[in-house]
Amino acid sequence: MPDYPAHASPAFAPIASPRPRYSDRAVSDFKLSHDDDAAVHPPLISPTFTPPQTPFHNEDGGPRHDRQPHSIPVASPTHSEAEHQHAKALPRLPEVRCEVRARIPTTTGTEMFLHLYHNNIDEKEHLAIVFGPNIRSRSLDAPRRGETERDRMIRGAYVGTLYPGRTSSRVHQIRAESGVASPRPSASYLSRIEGSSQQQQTPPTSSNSSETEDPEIDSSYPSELGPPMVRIHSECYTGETVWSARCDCGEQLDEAARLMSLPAPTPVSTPGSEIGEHQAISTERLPSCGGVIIYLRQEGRGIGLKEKLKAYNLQDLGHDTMEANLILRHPGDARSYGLATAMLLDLDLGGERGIKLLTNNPEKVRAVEGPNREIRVVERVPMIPLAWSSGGKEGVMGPEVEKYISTKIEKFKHMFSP
Ligand SMILES: Nc1nc2c(ncn2[C@@H]2O[C@H](COP(=O)(O)OP(=O)(O)OP(=O)(O)O)[C@@H](O)[C@H]2O)c(=O)[nH]1
Repeated sequence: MPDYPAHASPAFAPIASPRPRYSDRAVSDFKLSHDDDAAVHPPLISPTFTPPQTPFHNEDGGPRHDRQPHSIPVASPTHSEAEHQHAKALPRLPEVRCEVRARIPTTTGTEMFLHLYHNNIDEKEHLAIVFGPNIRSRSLDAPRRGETERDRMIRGAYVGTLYPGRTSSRVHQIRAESGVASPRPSASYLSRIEGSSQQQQTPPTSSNSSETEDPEIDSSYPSELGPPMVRIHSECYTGETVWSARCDCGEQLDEAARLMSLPAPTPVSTPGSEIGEHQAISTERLPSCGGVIIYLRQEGRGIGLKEKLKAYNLQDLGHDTMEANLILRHPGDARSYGLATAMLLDLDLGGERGIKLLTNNPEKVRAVEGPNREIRVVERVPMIPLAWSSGGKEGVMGPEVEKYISTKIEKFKHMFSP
């Protein structure tokens, strides 16, 4: 698979290469104290935090781009931890509905499906970036009053692929019209459809009731792939769009997408049984492990872009990211994750099987589980900065990002160990 491009446009100088350390500039140009940078603030990402040879290196010492996620089991919370978690979590989950979904071919060759959500607690358009064919939104697939098949296709509630002239959102119906038999629906699909049809506000729009039994809408994530990978990512305009090297948000987004695009393990099928046949059909189509990035519009750890830019000025005046927020009378971290929990449930990722969460942030691990552990984080994959895993050959580098990451470790207690 080709490398993910840096979040900067290819037309720009590579952010993903060692960043110049101002060697051509006089210190006096920048600092009133005339002190040498390193003498006053030694690099904080010391070898203590930076494994000299990580599992992410090739034998020749170069970075490995085929590296697999290195996950760590997450223990179930104890009773007292769970109470603590409930105190912090929202008492009720927000209501969410996926309004539209569209296929996005990407510059790496991997396709993903962008899902846009509305909710009942803010006006923002939160997103789910879905990789692989096995994760579907229940609220998107549910029939809506008065809609036509064309309406369903326009809002993305179709199965398979769109093409000029397609008339039905269901592959099942297209097959029937062309005389090709459809596989029988799985038992799990039928039981779920029965449950969800009780919640539907409107009956199916078609007179053909077998449409709702289309087995190709079965979103069951194949059990042989293990818990699906999930990243909960907060918007960072500066790091993802305008090439900021103050943080590593852009490369974290790239890395999550890369991991979710890795080829799936060899499919296991059990031919002969009804469900086995269906599993074989699903896994044959697997282009990647898949997973979902929940992209929350919580810019600047929830304080918004305007306040984050003020915080950057405070950081240039010598404060760290937490102090800057507090000086501006914001919490160190103003985010919540109830929307992420609700979106993951809508994507059918709740329940015992759990999820594999890509994060270093202990607060995310706790909070995404929801007030009643609707979502279970059973594994955690640390997000190691590319500069560390490449031994300083790639990734975002510089004094600002070093300070940003060291503050995460020291004050926000982020866990960077693989
Ligand atoms: N207030 C503030 N926010 C920042 C600063 N730098 C980056 N951010 C925001 O921090 C957030 C980073 O979010 P994430 O990458 O999802 O999460 P995280 O808490 O770093 O945890 P990980 O899952 O381990 O990456 C984004 O909303 C950024 O806009 C800063 O200096 N001040």
